[in-house]
Amino acid sequence: MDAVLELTHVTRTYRHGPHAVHALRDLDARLYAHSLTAVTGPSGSGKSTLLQCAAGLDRPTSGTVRLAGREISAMGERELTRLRRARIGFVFQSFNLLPTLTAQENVLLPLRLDGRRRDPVRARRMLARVGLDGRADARPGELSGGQQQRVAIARALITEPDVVFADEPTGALDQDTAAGVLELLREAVGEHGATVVVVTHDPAVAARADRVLRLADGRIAHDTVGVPA
Ligand SMILES: Nc1ncnc2c1ncn2[C@@H]1O[C@H](COP(=O)(O)OP(=O)(O)OP(=O)(O)O)[C@@H](O)[C@H]1O
Repeated sequence: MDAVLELTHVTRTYRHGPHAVHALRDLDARLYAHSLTAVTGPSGSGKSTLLQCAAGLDRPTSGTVRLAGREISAMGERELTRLRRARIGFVFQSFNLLPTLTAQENVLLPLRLDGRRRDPVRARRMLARVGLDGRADARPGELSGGQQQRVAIARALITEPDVVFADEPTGALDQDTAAGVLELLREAVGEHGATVVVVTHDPAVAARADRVLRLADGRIAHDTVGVPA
């Protein structure tokens, strides 16, 4: 099986004057479709940097990142933006919804940015799938944290992306709400065969992953194939 996401000898070094911070050190990873991978590890171990490089939001200092067979680490900004919009979904701890738009408008945003038809029926179907039928016209400020994260997941999945990156998606949620959010990400794996990558400190998320990459000091310290409960 071909990897959907392939990181080869990825190094990311930040320079602070004479000092260098090695956020990722010669890291190799291959991630496949139909899988949810949790990236864990202590603070400062490189989790966010890995996600940023894998998503083409940051560039490795050396090494290559391939997404769906294309080398994104060598792409120009424009091509990269287009690829991100078409093939990648993002979910963040802070939800990142636009406060002036309704839930439905937020969900339709990636289609709008990608120049695709904004189909309100499809948006409502996505919102229903995340348990928010009836709240399509609510603005983020009128929704709870868990509901906002559900909108963010509907927004991430509306383009049926190959890869979904989630950075601490349950970090701001209580345990039960977090479990529901994780279930939705698992459904993206089950229904679309997506490759889902979740950066998390939450052991409950890691326990529900197909695979756990534990980072330490910019390297993969453990690569564990899990059996989701
Ligand atoms: N933009 C930046 N400029 C300079 N150094 C950075 C930058 N981003 C990250 N670093 C450094 O790179 C290392 C890895 O950071 P990273 O944010 O990837 O870790 P993390 O595992 O996601 O941490 P946390 O769990 O606290 O979010 C850290 O030492 C951090 O200080």
